[in-house]
Amino acid sequence: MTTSPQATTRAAAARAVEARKTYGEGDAAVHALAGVTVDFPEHEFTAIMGPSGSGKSTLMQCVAGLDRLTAGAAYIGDTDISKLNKNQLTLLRRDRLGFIFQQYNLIPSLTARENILLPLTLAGADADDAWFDEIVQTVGLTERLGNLPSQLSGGQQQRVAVARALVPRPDIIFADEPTGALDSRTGIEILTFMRRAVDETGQTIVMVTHDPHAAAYANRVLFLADGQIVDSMDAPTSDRVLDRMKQFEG
Ligand SMILES: Nc1ncnc2c1ncn2[C@@H]1O[C@H](COP(=O)(O)OP(=O)(O)OP(=O)(O)O)[C@@H](O)[C@H]1O
Repeated sequence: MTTSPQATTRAAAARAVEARKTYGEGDAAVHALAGVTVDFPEHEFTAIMGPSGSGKSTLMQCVAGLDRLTAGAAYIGDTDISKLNKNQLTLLRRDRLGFIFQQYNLIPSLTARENILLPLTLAGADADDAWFDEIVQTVGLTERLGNLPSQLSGGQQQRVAVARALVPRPDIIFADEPTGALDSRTGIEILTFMRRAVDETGQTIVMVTHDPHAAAYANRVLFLADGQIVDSMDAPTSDRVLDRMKQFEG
């Protein structure tokens, strides 16, 4: 939670309650999530950090309905997604969630414009033209809308992926290492834009990252270790995050 008084009363856009995820059985069992209870407040940018193998991606995937918990519950708003069947989960992801991954996951045969509009096309929904134009302009893609992904740089492809996540105005965007494959300048542009989406349009973002500089764009950083949340930091700076991470290594 942030320390500002309004923030503490904010509803959760997503949350996990006693979330457990176990891979394998018996002696080979890996407890990727060992009882995680956490709120992701709406209109906030939350970063998830922790050592490799601490469960960051598993937590994100289970809260985003891309994977199932072994025990406990995960909610998007008031919807207990643990209780949804596969088809219902697919619809919930399509209609309410946005995703940004390290690999941009663009469709090679579609133009930038078509890729950005794909979630709406699949949902049979119309784009808000003014909103589409604003996002495309802000991420600097106006001149590139007719290009195929193969005709774009890595940074431009990630901008397409960010625009694709934002245009449908999802309840929450889940980002897994969104700047991991980008040079630092392009990464800063993408993170700045994600921050603006939170500040100016009230978007909710949850981001997994290894990078203290990326985490500093968040309102709050959660630290995972061995499948549990061991700490959180409000109003993070990259130096403070780096210091905290060093303690894991010590
Ligand atoms: N499909 C799977 N089958 C078996 N074990 C898995 C599977 N996916 C993840 N794990 C294990 O669960 C634990 C948590 O993995 P997870 O990918 O969530 O960690 P992470 O913090 O995101 O790691 P990284 O920073 O390296 O991406 C690890 O020990 C991992 O080996």
